[in-house]
Order: sequence, then C-alpha cells, then structure tokens
Amino acid sequence: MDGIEINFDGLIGPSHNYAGLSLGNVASARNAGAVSRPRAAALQGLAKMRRLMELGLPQGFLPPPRRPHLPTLHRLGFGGTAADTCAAAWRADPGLFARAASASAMWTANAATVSPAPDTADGRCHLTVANLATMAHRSLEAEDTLRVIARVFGMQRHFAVHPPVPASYGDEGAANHMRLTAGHGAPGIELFVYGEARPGGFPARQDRRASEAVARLHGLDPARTLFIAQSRAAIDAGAFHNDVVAVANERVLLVHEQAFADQPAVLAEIARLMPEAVILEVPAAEVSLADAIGSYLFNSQIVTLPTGAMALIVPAETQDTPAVRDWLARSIGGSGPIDRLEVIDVRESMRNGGGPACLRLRVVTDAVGLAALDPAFVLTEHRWSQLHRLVETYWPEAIDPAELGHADVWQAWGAAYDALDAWIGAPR
Ligand SMILES: N=C(N)NCCC[C@H](NC(=O)CCC(=O)O)C(=O)O
Repeated sequence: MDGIEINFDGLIGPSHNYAGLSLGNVASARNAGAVSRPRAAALQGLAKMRRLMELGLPQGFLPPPRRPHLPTLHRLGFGGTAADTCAAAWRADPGLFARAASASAMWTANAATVSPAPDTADGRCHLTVANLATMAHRSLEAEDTLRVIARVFGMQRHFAVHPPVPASYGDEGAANHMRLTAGHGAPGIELFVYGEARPGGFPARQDRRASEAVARLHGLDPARTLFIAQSRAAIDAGAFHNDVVAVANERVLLVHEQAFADQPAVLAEIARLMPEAVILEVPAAEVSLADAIGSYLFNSQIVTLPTGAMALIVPAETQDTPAVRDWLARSIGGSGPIDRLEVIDVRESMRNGGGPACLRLRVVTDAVGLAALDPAFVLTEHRWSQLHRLVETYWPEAIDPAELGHADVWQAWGAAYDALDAWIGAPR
C-alpha cells in the first residue's frame, strides 16, 4: 500500500476556557481561573494546520461539538428552555456547568485509536472512538465524536468505525498508542501504553483492558502488538497521557528515559520485533521529566515530508526551556533521523495541557482512502481561508471562567456553531 498520513486537527471551539478540570494535568491546574482567548486559540490551531499544508501534507479538521452540552444538563435534572437549563445549572453548580461547557474535544489525539489497513486482519483502517471515561468533562465527547468520525470515515470498504469500549475501562485513544513501521504503508507494530493507578497518586487514564479490547476490535496480530505499562514516575510528574513522554513516526521512536515502567525490556522487545527501528531515548540527566512535561518536547508531531525527510513540529515552549532547547539543537538535523525543526505557537491550548500532538488525530490511508473521506472535513487552501474568516467573525475574544454561565457568553457560542454548521453543509 502507498501509505499517506492525514492529520485531523480539532478546530478549537468558541467555548475554550480555563476551568482547571483535569486532575493530574499540571498546566490545566496551574491556569485554572485564567482568562482564555478562544479566537486567538482557534487561529493558532488553524495556523498549525496551515503550516502542515505548506509542508505538503494533507490536513483535515474535526469540528467542535456544541457546548454547553444540553443533553448532559438535562440528564442531571435541569430542564426547560436552553436558557432556563443553563441558568439553573450555573446557579446550582458552576463547576458542573463548566464541565458541560468545556471545549476539550479540540484534543483529537483523544478522539479515537487508529490502526491502519496494513496492520489489520480485514485490510481496512480501523478506528475505535475513545470513551474518555476518567474525566467528567471529557466523557461527554464520545457521542458526538462517534457521529462525526462515522461521517468522515463512512466509506466501509476502506474504514471500520467502532463505538467506544464500555466506560468501566477508560480509553483515551491515540494519545496512548504508537505505531512503528518501515514506511506508513507497510505493516507495523502497534504499541499500546496503559497506566496503573497508585493510591494517592494522579489518576491513570488508560486501562490496560481498554487497550486490549481495541487491539482485538481492530484485528491486530498479537505477535506484533505490545501492551506497555506507563511509569508511575511519569504519571505523577504530570504525564497523564503517553504522548506527553513519547512519540513515534515510521521507524523513529522519540521517548523519555522514564516513560515506561520497565523501559529496558520494552526497548529490547521493540528492537527484536523491528530491528530497523531507530530509538531516540532522551536521558533524564539531559532533560528532566519536569522539563519534558513543562515544555511538551514529546508532545511534538513527527511527520514524514513528501521528500522523505522528517520534521519535528514542536511547541514554542520548548524554546523557553534551556535543557530542551539545547537537546533539540544537538539532536535535530545532522546525522540524526529527524531532519528539521518547526516551532509553532499553540500557547492557548498548551495552557490547558494540549500541545501540537494532542491537537491532531493521525490517520494513515492510501490515495483511494483519502479520496473516500468526506471532503467537508478535508482542508484546501480555499476552505482553510473560509474557516479562518469564520473564526475571526464568530469566535469570542476572551472568556473569564467566572462568567461562563452568563447568557450572553454561551449564546455567542451558539451563533458560532450555527455559522460553522451552515458552512460545513449538513447537520452533524
Ligand atoms: N495529551 C493529549 N493527547 N491531550 C491533552 C488533553 C488535555 C486535556 N485538558 C483539559 O481537559 C483541561 C480543561 C480545563 O481544565 O479547562 C485533558 O486533560 O484531557
């Protein structure tokens, strides 16, 4: 198969705010209560998509679901019109309203787990939507995500879309999944990283049983599938997803020395299964876990450019952290496997713990599969400009979380979703 990777970035929604909802995510906790800038946030996300398009890569987007999530507020006993429901929920419990209003679906690395066709038993690309069951605000995403993923990947000859695994087994999607392969279109090995909770420690958000279920649903070869325990040190330092301490692309694995519980055994097993793998292990002595997590070095995208060269798309925060900046200067380019560095600004998302890699769901397909995608969600230069204009027109400039439930705030979001729906062209 001639493998092509397309990234689907989450369009950052008009309700983007800092509510401090994610225990174990240090950036979310640190910025709780700060004023957010939804328009700037969405424009930063769009600029990242544009940069990847300029690098010659296909790019898609997934739209933000409507917030506040009225069905949840109704199920929680708030009723009447939308205005009544929101007013009552905000009055009764602002924290609960904030959960229903979060724009967290922007982090599409948590939308689904994707196994490309060369790895699966039936030769189709399989996607399992994540249940995101561990965090209340994120668990609201699955229903809408399933609907939009089923629409984008509706062509069943090429894609198989699975609903989330039962919520008793937390699944956070591609953020805890990596694939190593000689080339996108060749069979690969798939690595699922799960966490184990420590009493008193931060929550482990990926259940091993959920990962095993996804591997079964996708028809993966057990001999080419690894289930890897995340290190507790990483979880407790704030690596609430594996993609905060590791990232892979084709034959390259970039990983912090303290990412996995039994790292030497894991790396040996990877080398045994895939001798051509190139493992770039960053020693803790050079970049501490705290610096890795603070700068989001590993939440970078590694992409293969049309020339075959690889680029590392890093957040600007990596340049503010001396140990990380120096490691990048030493390690990228030259004789290493990653040829160039692209620094991008997604600071609004970063302040909620979402870097470049969190904002995208990568899907490997081929030219025929690419043509089968719903074109409403694939960007051309023209469609990117239209989306940019729409965000400039409708997205609010700032949100103070202390005012989240005020009617004028959430009503403005409604106008933005209506405009977006009209532009996309059909109900989602
Ligand atoms: N690593 C990946 N792939 N994704 C990042 C997700 C960030 C998200 N932050 C939040 O949900 C914070 C929302 C708030 O506090 O307002 C989370 O913790 O689930």
